[in-house]
Amino acid sequence: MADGSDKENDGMGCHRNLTPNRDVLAPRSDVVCRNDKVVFVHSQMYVDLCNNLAKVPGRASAVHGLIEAYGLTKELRLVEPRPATVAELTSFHSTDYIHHLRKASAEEDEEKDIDVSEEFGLCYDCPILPGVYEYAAMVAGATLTAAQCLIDGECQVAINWHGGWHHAKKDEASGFCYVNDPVLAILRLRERFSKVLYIDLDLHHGDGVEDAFCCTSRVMTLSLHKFDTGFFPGTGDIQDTGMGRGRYYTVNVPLRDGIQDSQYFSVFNKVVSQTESSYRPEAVVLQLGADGMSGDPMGCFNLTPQGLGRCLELVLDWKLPTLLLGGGGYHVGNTARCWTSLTAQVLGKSLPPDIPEHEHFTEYGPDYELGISPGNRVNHNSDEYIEEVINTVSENLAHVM
Ligand SMILES: O=C(CCc1ccccc1NC(=O)c1cccc(C(F)(F)F)c1)NO
Ligand SMILES: [Zn+2]
Repeated sequence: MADGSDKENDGMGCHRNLTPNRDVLAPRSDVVCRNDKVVFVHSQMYVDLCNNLAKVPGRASAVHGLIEAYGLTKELRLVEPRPATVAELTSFHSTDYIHHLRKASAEEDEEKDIDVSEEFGLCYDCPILPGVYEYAAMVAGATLTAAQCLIDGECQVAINWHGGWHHAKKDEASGFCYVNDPVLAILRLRERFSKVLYIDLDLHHGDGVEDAFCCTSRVMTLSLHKFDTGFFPGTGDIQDTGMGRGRYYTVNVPLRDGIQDSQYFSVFNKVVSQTESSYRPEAVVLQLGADGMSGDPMGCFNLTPQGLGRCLELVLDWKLPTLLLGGGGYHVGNTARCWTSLTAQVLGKSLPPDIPEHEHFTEYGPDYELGISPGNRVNHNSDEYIEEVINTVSENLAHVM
């Protein structure tokens, strides 16, 4: 964690802040948004790369295909991504890890040095497929491109649905995440904004982002996720609130299987509203992994795009520079339904309920409808449990100013 620098940095180590607090005078957010267009990072090459190498092959083109089929791409400002440089990747990741990832990604199977790879988490869940370095660098570059548009005041909202790889650690791949693009974006945003709020709504705990910023109050991380014995990654318990200067600036909301939109939004609304009013962030990064949707093969939460949409609405109402990222989502059609609905919501557009005829139309059978209905599954989150979680988190947040 320590990088030896002597100024307060972004949680790479709990170092005393020797430089004058440059942020005291900085206004809340003096970035005036010159263009109200929503930036959408896209190129065919980027979709092709994500299609082949992401953990769910074919998902990238299904997502883009549905957004395009509903005519939303012409309302968006499409910005081409460029690959992140080694210097950008090593603003968080270790040089050894990035160099190994690049070398291993270029090697044929027989050349691979397995035990070195295992040291970097490059095995099992995170196999080194040929070209994985180019894929990871492009996803990171796309997220950094989106963040830069927010910094330059080109837009108020920027979207990269193929990013959001929240498990990757400084020197270790994890949970099929090779490079932690949310962390890279937050570090970039921190060059312009003194306080950044990260909100993670993926089914899984956003452990890689939490770890990166657990020791700083300049970045607040808030994750709602499934927390249960033996469920990956196993971190994110309610009493994990950060360390040192970062104490109380890590918020974890542990939930159980079967939660539906109403309870989910109720806990989100109470916790995130208190977070915003006590922390007063100047920019927001929102990870919207869709593996909590009803019908996802993960089969844990029982949410719908409407539920996530209400959470998104609350954040957009703050009118802050906001970066939207994807993440998990293993039912291709439902993930496309979710992120298309959320894209339309950012644009203030309502969509017709029937999936338009397009290349991936068959993914949407048998109803061919945009909506996802909750399943009738057991909900293991009693109202008392939810109440208790909200009260505990609220007590912790009382320490934030
Ligand atoms: O979604 C994740 C990562 C889930 C994960 C963690 C650790 C090891 C492997 C994975 N990925 C999966 O479990 C996975 C990947 C692709 C498809 C599926 C499916 F079975 F749900 F479809 C599941 N983080 O937000
Ligand atoms: Zn996930």
